[in-house]
Amino acid sequence: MLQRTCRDFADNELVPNAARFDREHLYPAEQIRKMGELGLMAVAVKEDYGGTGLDYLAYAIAMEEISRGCASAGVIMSVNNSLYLGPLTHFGNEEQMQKFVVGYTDGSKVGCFALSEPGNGSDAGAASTTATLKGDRWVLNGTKCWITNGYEAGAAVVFATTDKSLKHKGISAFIVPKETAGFSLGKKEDKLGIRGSSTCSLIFEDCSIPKENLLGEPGFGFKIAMQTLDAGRIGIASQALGIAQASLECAVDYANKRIAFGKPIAKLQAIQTKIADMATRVESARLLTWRAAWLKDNKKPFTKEAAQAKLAASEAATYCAHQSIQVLGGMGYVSDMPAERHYRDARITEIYEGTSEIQRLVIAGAVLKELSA
Ligand SMILES: Cc1cc2nc3c(=O)[nH]c(=O)nc-3n(C[C@H](O)[C@H](O)[C@H](O)COP(=O)(O)OP(=O)(O)OC[C@H]3O[C@@H](n4cnc5c(N)ncnc54)[C@H](O)[C@@H]3O)c2cc1C
Repeated sequence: MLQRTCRDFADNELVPNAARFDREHLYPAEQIRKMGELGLMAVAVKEDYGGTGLDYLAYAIAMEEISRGCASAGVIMSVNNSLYLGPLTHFGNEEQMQKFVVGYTDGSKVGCFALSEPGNGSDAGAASTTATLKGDRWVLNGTKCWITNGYEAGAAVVFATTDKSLKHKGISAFIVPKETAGFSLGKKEDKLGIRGSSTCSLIFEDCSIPKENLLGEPGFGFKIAMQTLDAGRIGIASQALGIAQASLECAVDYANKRIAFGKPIAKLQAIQTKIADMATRVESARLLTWRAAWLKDNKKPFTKEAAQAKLAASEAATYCAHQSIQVLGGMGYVSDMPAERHYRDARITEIYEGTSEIQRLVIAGAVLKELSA
């Protein structure tokens, strides 16, 4: 039922508008609000706090359907659900929940997650943004970059080092409301894809927040970030699945209609091979993604499985988007058809929330541990 609801919403509200959001770099505010009304902006948050109270498998299914319609709406939803509400609901206290979760569940407000910096992305433990305790306030200094939802966010989960000598164990997590003095935004990035979502730097210059805005214990920041990304990768895997599925559907639809040498190109075995390979990659990545979600829902370890899901699904998305353009020929290369947008949107899924190289490091680390014991 959830899948059907999300698919109908995507077909009616996202598919007809996605090209415009992309072309005009337009944040889909109205659609995000409607997604909030459908319960999609806080899928796994308890109902007591305004969430939908479902699980991660439901989240994965919903995320795929939304991203099939518009990958920008998908990433906005993913960041709010997994990267902002995720750490708050796992590590926040009651007061923080009331202040920063309630109100961020219905699509009227979104949050963001600020880990990356100009000097360190994959090497997240090398954060150079600092937080210093002065009396009863934390004072933040530094710049975070590449922050999705940065422009629209009402609050940010920000990682900063409270003790440089402890390296990654000296990183803590903080909640910083948008209106705080000393908190400003850099320019919006002009991106290859997911152009309906904003990406920008967050700049902290003597940005002072109350002591109570520390999330979790001091020095727990790296752990919070890594646990958040484990779950986030299920969301990005699902976003990638949506893009892959949309690419496959676009290819099949065109192949049935396009006549070459007297018959639809769908009758050609060379085209059928592409369709078969695309469908197989999408379906295997979907099973990996649903397995990772199921493991999380059943409170079993899922770090390796989430990395496998994200790796497989993001590579399936770039593969399917590439093949979809090939099936469409010249029509794949122009913006009259969605194939070229899927191709541009797919690419980011191999980069954010850990590049494919980092996913392989995570997977190999786990496999070597399992099999070398
Ligand atoms: C559109 C967009 C949205 C984003 N949204 C967010 C967000 O909301 N919040 C946030 O905090 N960040 C966000 N990011 C940042 C993103 O997570 C990083 O770009 C990503 O983690 C890679 O970091 P980097 O760009 O610094 O690349 P680098 O870490 O410099 O990597 C460069 C290359 O080296 C490879 N590499 C690095 N280390 C290793 C290694 N140990 N082994 C093998 N290869 C390695 C990488 O795989 C990559 O190919 C976003 C980025 C983009 C582009």
